[in-house]
Amino acid sequence: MPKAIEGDLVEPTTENTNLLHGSTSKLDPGPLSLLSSLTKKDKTLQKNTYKTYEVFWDSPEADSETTELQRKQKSTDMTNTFYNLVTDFYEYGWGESFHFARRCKGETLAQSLTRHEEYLFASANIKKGMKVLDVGCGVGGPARTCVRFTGAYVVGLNNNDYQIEKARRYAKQKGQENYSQFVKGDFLHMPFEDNSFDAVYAIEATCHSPDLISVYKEMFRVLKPGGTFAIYEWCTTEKYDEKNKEMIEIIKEIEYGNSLPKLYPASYSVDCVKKCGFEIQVSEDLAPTSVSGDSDWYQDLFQKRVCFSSIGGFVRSKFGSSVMSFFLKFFSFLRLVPSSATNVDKFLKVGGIGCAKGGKADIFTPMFIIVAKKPLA
Ligand SMILES: CC(C)=CCC[C@@H](C)[C@H]1CC[C@H]2C3=C(CC[C@]12C)[C@@]1(C)CC[C@H](O)C[C@@H]1CC3
Repeated sequence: MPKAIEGDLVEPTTENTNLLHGSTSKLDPGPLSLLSSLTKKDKTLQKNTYKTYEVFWDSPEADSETTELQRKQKSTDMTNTFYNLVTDFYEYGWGESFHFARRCKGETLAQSLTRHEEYLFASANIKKGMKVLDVGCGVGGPARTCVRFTGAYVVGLNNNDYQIEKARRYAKQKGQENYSQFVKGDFLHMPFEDNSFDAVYAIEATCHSPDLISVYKEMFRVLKPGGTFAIYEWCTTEKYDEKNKEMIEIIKEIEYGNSLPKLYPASYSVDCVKKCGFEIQVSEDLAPTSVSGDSDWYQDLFQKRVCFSSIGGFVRSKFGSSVMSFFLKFFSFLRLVPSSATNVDKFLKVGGIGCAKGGKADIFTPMFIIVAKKPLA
């Protein structure tokens, strides 16, 4: 294999992904995990992968409609490239479950994420002995909760080799190899037979699809008649005004920092589920359903107060995040980590701040729940 040349765009193939990450899919917890993992990446491939992601967002010759079209046409590669860049950051700053949750008083972030997952599994009536599909399973955090909470057998589908490898390692570490399986594949062309799952769920993953119908249709196809579909969707709310410049800017930040070809309104998402043939049972935005004392789902992003009681609390505070940015710059100056790591940190923050701004303005939700049934006939 010839060595990567600086400046080349990188196709996120299995071969390139393995070369980029080397041995870093080994689980490496702890406060220095991010820096230690970044020092072991192929630096040229990391730089080129970052450049490849940016091309989707600021091609100088293209107007915004052309780049949006490009993002939709190449959404699979764009999102695969994105997760090659951000997975280590996510694990370091958030844990094993890549999604949001409202935080009840006294809960840790990890506890709130687990509760949010369990709510979806209970709403979908997932039970022991069922065969369940997790679409866009990340490194498998929710799938492991599903196994623990319901006793079901979970198949995780993901198009990113690095995340799949990590999901398998976590499953082994937690003694779940016989209760789950992680399959590499595209959610627009799932490598499964028709009518093969009792339930299909997706947690904040189908928003990476270029259009919602294509992914919901695949979920419908692989689900058994009478089976349940359950998702948490990222959507704009009724308050979003597509002519308001400030609001448009916030939504663009969310799309750019989270690899979304396009965010759609919640009502459109419900329509698409119906169009695919499902019968809707639940459709509701869970963001405002707060019991007194709960924190909003975006409160964990860049807390002003530094919390020293846990590493995660420190890492996610504004101060902790600035400390990490400083170290990334310093290590990249010493050429110990790829210089593009500081750029990844920057675009992630744009996306994170965009999410928090969108949540505060109530124009965006990452937790629009839809539960639906595939009819028996
Ligand atoms: C991309 C999709 C569809 C879902 C992921 C949702 C969240 C898990 C991420 C959205 C913004 C992310 C940020 C971080 C962790 C994961 C998210 C909350 C960081 C806190 C990771 C550490 C970095 O230094 C800052 C990041 C800000 C954004």
